[in-house]
Amino acid sequence: MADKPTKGLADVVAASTALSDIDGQAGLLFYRGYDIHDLAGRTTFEEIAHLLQHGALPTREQLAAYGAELVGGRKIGALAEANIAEIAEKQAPMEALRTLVSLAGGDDPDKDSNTPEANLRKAARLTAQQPILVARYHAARTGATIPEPDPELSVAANFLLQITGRTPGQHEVETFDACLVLHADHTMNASTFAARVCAATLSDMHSAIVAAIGTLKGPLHGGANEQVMRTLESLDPSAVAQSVRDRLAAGEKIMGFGHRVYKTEDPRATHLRKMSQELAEASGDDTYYRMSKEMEEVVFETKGLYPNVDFYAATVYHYLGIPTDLFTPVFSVSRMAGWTAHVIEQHADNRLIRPDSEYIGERGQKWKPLAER
Ligand SMILES: CC(=O)SCCNC(=O)CCNC(=O)[C@H](O)C(C)(C)COP(=O)(O)OP(=O)(O)OC[C@H]1O[C@@H](n2cnc3c(N)ncnc32)[C@H](O)[C@@H]1OP(=O)(O)O
Ligand SMILES: O=C([O-])CC(=O)C(=O)O
Repeated sequence: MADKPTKGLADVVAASTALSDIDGQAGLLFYRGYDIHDLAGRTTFEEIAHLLQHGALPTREQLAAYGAELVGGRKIGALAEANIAEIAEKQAPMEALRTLVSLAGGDDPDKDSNTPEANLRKAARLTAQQPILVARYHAARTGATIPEPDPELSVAANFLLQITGRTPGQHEVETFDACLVLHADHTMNASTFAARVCAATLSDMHSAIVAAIGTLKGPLHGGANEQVMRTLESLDPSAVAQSVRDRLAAGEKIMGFGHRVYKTEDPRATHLRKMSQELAEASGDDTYYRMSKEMEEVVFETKGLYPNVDFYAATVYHYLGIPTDLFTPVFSVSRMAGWTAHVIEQHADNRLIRPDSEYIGERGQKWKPLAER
């Protein structure tokens, strides 16, 4: 008979990875051995995607080559192109992204190959295409004409330009780039696990990424950043503390708080809080930042819970002019770097992921013909 399952697989080690590491007690996060505090604000998203997918921070030459590969990979394939307008009409952003990435798989020249070389090329194309797909989806649903991707611009700058329709300031680009760096990988989170389970059947990278996007969408995972903003919008700024206390007393979860692994402050939240404060002050209206601080105090005082990555990311994206329902797609734009690297890692040393289950149903049932049931 099987052992009792650990609910939610808490503390179960499900894979070996050289990509990222967390110290949940100390509140530390490392990408391939580099402390996130050393990377955030100092390295670009492109450098981090290279670090995760290729195994090392790039040299100047490697970065130029990888950057050119990303720019070349931005072109949307015919299948996605032909369907984007109808998808934008009928599907919410994360559903649309799931569908569009699936269609991009059909367009990918390496779709029938899982070799390490093909996987690296697909990883770069997925990393390059996803932000364009989000921007094109947003343009299609709003009827806006968006600027063509600018080959001179980074992933962060080009995304802000295409989403907001205006040239972003230097500080905005640096802030958003740091957000992408902070979200790029996070050990065996639910969406990465989903990607690895799929990849471990020797399925292809696009299929694994579609599984990951569907998993990131849920409000207990990446979908929480959108819900944080919805909560802020629903609160009376003069009654934040009482409303949060009431919600907690009623047994509600406050989105953006708590974490399976961190038992102290999520190191990413430390950076995002500061970014939120800076952008709030620059915007001339810091209401949502002040409300967030008040929520943070009340949730800690009442439940002892810390904000996770999604909490201050919400106001950062808001102040950057990103529509609320695109917050989770933005998470996906960044996490693509990690997911693709995990698929590469899984394929490099693969074994089918197939855990056991504990049977809790009936036994000894006697079959009866339909007429007698
Ligand atoms: C990128 C990311 O995915 S970060 C996480 C994003 N998700 C959220 O912000 C959603 C809100 N948070 C949560 O639901 C949880 O904290 C999770 C999903 C992140 C972690 O879940 P778990 O490790 O399974 O913890 P679990 O949900 O069992 O919570 C443990 C206890 O803390 C409480 N708790 C946890 N998070 C919260 C919260 N945000 N608000 C209120 N109470 C909470 C639970 O109700 C539970 O209380 P109980 O023991 O009295 O029943
Ligand atoms: O690790 C987790 O469970 C969730 C998380 O913070 C992430 O995916 O960034």
